[in-house]
Amino acid sequence: MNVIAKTVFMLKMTTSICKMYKRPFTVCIEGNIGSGKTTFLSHFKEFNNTTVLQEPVELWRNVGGTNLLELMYTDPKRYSFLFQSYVQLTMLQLHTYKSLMPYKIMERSVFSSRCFIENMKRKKLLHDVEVVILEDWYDWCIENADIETDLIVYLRTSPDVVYHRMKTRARKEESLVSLEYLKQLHNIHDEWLYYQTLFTVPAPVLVLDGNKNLEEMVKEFENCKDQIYGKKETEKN
Ligand SMILES: Nc1ncnc2c1ncn2[C@@H]1O[C@H](COP(=O)(O)OP(=O)(O)O)[C@@H](O)[C@H]1O
Ligand SMILES: Nc1nc2c(ncn2[C@H]2C[C@H](O)[C@@H](COP(=O)(O)O)O2)c(=O)[nH]1
Repeated sequence: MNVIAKTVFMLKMTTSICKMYKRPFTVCIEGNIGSGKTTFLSHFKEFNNTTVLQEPVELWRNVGGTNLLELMYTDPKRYSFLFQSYVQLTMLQLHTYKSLMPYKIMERSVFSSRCFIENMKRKKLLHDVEVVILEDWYDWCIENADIETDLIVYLRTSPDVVYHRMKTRARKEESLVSLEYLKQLHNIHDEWLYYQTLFTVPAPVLVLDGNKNLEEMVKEFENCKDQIYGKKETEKN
């Protein structure tokens, strides 16, 4: 078989494989810092038909040896744009991760990084041109990238509760994070997902009370699980 024939054959094979690939039912777990997303996400790991993609915080803490998360918090005016650019890339990589599982659960999304951009705008941490670039990136992703989402689970947790949890977790980079900052992020998440008055809401939103204790959140997960999987699909590892 000559080169051209081989190429045509390979293209046909690739096309038919792509046609067979059915995008997983995709869920994004959203909420403020410390709202309980990672903890909630961990419940999904027991299912062998689900890809669970945690927020790539460790990537942000080590970008070729640089802790970009720490730089962003210590000098937000200088590093917010740089950090946000990398967040956008790493979240896009998770959205476009090709999983053959029927379900994909993501922690946060390209959509929620827009909440942080909004806060940076309001706090004047970005030059006008930086806002244009970040919003152009966001708009391009919405229009062109394969980031379809089928459900958003919003862990709606009070600022004072997330502040206490964040302090208890004691991530070193977050030692400078104030209650005021968390209140600002809470309000923007509410505008986006609760009141839906801010920007694109890409899927139906399931609002859960993230203030509940760990035991009560297990019950919340059980209810949420049945809405995502239906009763039959919850095979455990
Ligand atoms: N429902 C809850 N009740 C009490 N503590 C919680 C609850 N959910 C999470 N935590 C704790 O709060 C901290 C932040 O939780 P985490 O799941 O990491 O939140 P996020 O991923 O939204 O930042 C962790 O120390 C975690 O153990
Ligand atoms: N400036 C931004 N910070 C972000 C963004 N996404 C996450 N983060 C920060 C918030 C936390 O300090 C840490 C991890 O988030 P958790 O909610 O899991 O604690 O990363 C963003 O888009 N911009």
